[in-house]
Amino acid sequence: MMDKNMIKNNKVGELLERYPFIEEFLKDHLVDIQEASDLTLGAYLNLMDPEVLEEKAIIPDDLIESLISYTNQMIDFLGLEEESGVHSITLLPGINKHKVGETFGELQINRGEIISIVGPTGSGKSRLLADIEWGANGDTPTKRTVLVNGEPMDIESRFSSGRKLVAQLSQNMNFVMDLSVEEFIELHAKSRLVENEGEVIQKIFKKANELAGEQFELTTPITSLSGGQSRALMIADTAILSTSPIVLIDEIENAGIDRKKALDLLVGEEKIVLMATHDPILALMGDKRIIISNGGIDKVMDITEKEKSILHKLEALDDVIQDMRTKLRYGKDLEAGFEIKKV
Ligand SMILES: Nc1ncnc2c1ncn2[C@@H]1O[C@H](COP(=O)(O)OP(=O)(O)OP(=O)(O)O)[C@@H](O)[C@H]1O
Repeated sequence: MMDKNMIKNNKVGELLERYPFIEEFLKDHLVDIQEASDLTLGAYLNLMDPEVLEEKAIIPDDLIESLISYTNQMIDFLGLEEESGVHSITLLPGINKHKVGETFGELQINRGEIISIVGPTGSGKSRLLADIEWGANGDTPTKRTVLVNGEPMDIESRFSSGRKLVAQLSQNMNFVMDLSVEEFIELHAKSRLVENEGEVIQKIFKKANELAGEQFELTTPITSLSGGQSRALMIADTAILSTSPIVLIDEIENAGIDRKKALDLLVGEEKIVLMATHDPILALMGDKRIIISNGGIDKVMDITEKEKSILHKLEALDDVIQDMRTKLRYGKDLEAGFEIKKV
């Protein structure tokens, strides 16, 4: 949301970058955007000749007030980034499948952090993601509570579909729509009312292809994308177009995409990322990991420096497997064996 501090601390150019729709408002109120762009709005209005201000009936404080109220109405109307104020989520303990209380105290996760969730099959990893998506308030089977910025999620955030706090990337990416990749991204960009639609489409398309093993075109029908390609498209789309600050990922290991680039892309956009995984490489790419057993959070572990150093070795091993996979796919034999890069 916009407020007086934001107007005081940002140049007009920066405000315009963040809220492109205020351009018309400023022009209508006789602000010369070129001239004002390197100044704060207050400074620009101060520099204006008082006679001109009077002649044009501009009262600086009133203008700033109406800009704030106009911007906030537009943010509401467009369903934009009211969640941008989310800087953390906090998990409070509940109970496991045997109704024994969890003992992790509380866990705060901040923007730009990646948390992996590990545990045996059926242990409750997806349940934890669902608790977060639902904004659990002691009312799910685990009885956990999820706080946003230290407060329980309000009813509106929990139940309104337009203002999603959480983007969910699930294992199941079956598309039923008969659209090309370009039409699909365009549809999403239109629904978010982005200004620079063409640029956004190109950016998502480019990023998705960087993540996907096999290239696809803007004209490719989304129904004929491979599992990995559709995953890559959804990740790029979520990172770039979704205003949801929290991204939940249920298993990306088998999708055949560049996992490191995918996580870098999401974290670069300052998301809170939680992912359920069985893959040690992904788990070590995070900042912390949550260990689930019998439906409860058993432990929360920091990723140690020593583990991070193992990550490089695991990546070297993974390169070998990926290379073998590519050879297999393209009908080559594997007789040459392999060498593991020294790290
Ligand atoms: N604390 C709990 N209390 C009661 N039921 C629970 C609890 N935690 C998980 N469950 C239930 O246990 C079942 C298995 O959990 P879940 O699907 O989350 O496992 P998972 O770790 O994601 O498994 P997989 O690795 O196979 O995807 C689900 O029906 C879930 O609702």
